[in-house]
Parts: sequence; structure tokens; C-alpha cells
Amino acid sequence: MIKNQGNNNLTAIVVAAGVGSRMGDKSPKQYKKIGTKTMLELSIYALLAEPRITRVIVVVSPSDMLAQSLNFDNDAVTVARVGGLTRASSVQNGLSYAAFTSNDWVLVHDAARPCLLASDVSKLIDTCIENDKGGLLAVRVNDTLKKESNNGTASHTVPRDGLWAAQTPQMFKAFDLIDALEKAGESVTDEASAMEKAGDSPLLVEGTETNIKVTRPTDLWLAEAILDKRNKGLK
Ligand SMILES: Nc1ccn([C@@H]2O[C@H](COP(=O)(O)OP(=O)(O)OP(=O)(O)O)[C@@H](O)[C@H]2O)c(=O)n1
Ligand SMILES: C[C@](O)(CO)[C@H](O)COP(=O)(O)O
Repeated sequence: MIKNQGNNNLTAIVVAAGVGSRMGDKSPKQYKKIGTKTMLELSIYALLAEPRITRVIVVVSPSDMLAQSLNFDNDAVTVARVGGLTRASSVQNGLSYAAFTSNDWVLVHDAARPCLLASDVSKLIDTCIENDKGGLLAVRVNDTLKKESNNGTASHTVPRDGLWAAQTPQMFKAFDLIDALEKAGESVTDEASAMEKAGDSPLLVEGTETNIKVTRPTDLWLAEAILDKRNKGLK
């Protein structure tokens, strides 16, 4: 059981139990290497670069055979074989595994977002704690958005004013998120959706465009280019 950790001992849950079907590859995308590290490792290290995160629970599928080769050489990281059939269920199972005993904050991050900047993690934590309100990293939508009709044509343009693309990590009080996810069901695709359904209005914390979710093959080389540039000193 995790006792009250306070704001300097935060828990992050990294969801890494997906199959990566949109990548069209046989191995789950979270184990794809960018340079010498897997996407999963990069996502975890970006979180651990924020000193207030002192515990990372990595949720993998119970059938994940690659997880046993993981060695983070860091006592802060625990691999939990509690992944579910949906992302939401993996998050719920990770929250249960964490066994919070007080309503501490929790951050939830996609293993598929390896380009996360530690500075953005710090910004999210600072903003949520200063406002005592949960929130998420997000970026404003730049493209003109079209709503598809049922025959592959554009029926209309969706006004993009005020539209943001949600990223992760998303940060909420653990007990509030547990309750919200329980009520929202497994159809929600992020934590903020569940909180919104519960009547909350999560803070939008402006993140960085490079915090992409690696979903399809082209995203992988985008992530490689981003991290290559970053390793050369460009943000
Ligand atoms: N049942 C699931 C589904 C997804 N995820 C995780 O949630 C993150 C975002 O999900 P997504 O990008 O959709 O990953 P996949 O579900 O693996 O991809 P796909 O939908 O293409 O199968 C990923 O880190 C993925 O590992 C998870 O932990 N459990
Ligand atoms: C949580 C998320 O990354 C926010 O944009 C996104 O909803 C995950 O969606 P996915 O279909 O599970 O990748």
C-alpha cells in the first residue's frame, strides 16, 4: 500500500500493454528501438528526469514475453503484468496495482510517446499543483479539420478555434480518477475524458508538438528524427 506521498513523491503509470495493430508489425511498438533504447524506456526515463516522480508503474500485458527482459536498473520502476484489453482498462488496472491509500496525484503516460520532454512533465506538475486541479498536456490544433460524410467526402469543416489535441501525461488525483474511470467505462480514450464525464474540467497545459504518439510506421521515423535533432541540441 502506498502511503501519502506528498507532492514530491509522485507516481506515474506508463501504459504499455497495447499490441500496436496500426503499426502493422508483429512486435508491440513500445519495444521498437529508437537509437539504443526502446520507446518504452525513453518514455519512462523522460518521466524519471522529473525528480518529483519517484515511482513508475509500467503496465504490460500478462502475455507480454518481452517484458521479462526489461531491466531499468532503477528501483523506482515496477513492471506490472496487469494490462487489459483496452487502454482504459490498463489504466484502471495500473491504478489498482498502485494501491493508493490517500488521494495523491497520479500521472498517466503512453509508452507510445517517447519524445516527451521532462520540462513539459514539470510544467504539468507545477500547473496542476499550483491550481490544485488535474490536467493534461495538449497542443492547439493547427490544421483545418474536415468532418467526413459516409462516402469519403468532406461534409463540412470543423471550426478549430479552441480545439486542442490531447497528449500524455495526464495528471489527476488518484481516487478521483479511479472513480471517474469506473463510471465512464472502457470506451474513453484518455483520462481527461473520464474526468470530464464526471463533471470536471481538466486544465489544458500547453505541451510541445514533438510529443507525438507513435501510432503508424511514419510516426516512428518522425520520432527518430525528433530525438536525433534533440540529441544534437535542438529542442
Ligand atoms: N489495451 C491497451 C491498449 C493500449 N495501451 C497503451 O496505450 C498507449 C496508447 O495506445 P495506442 O497508441 O492505441 O497503442 P496500441 O493500442 O498498442 O495501438 P493500436 O491501437 O494501433 O493497436 C500505448 O502506449 C499502448 O501500449 C495499453 O496499455 N493497453
Ligand atoms: C491518450 C491519448 O494519447 C491522448 O491523445 C490517446 O487518446 C490514445 O489513443 P489510442 O487510440 O489509445 O492511441
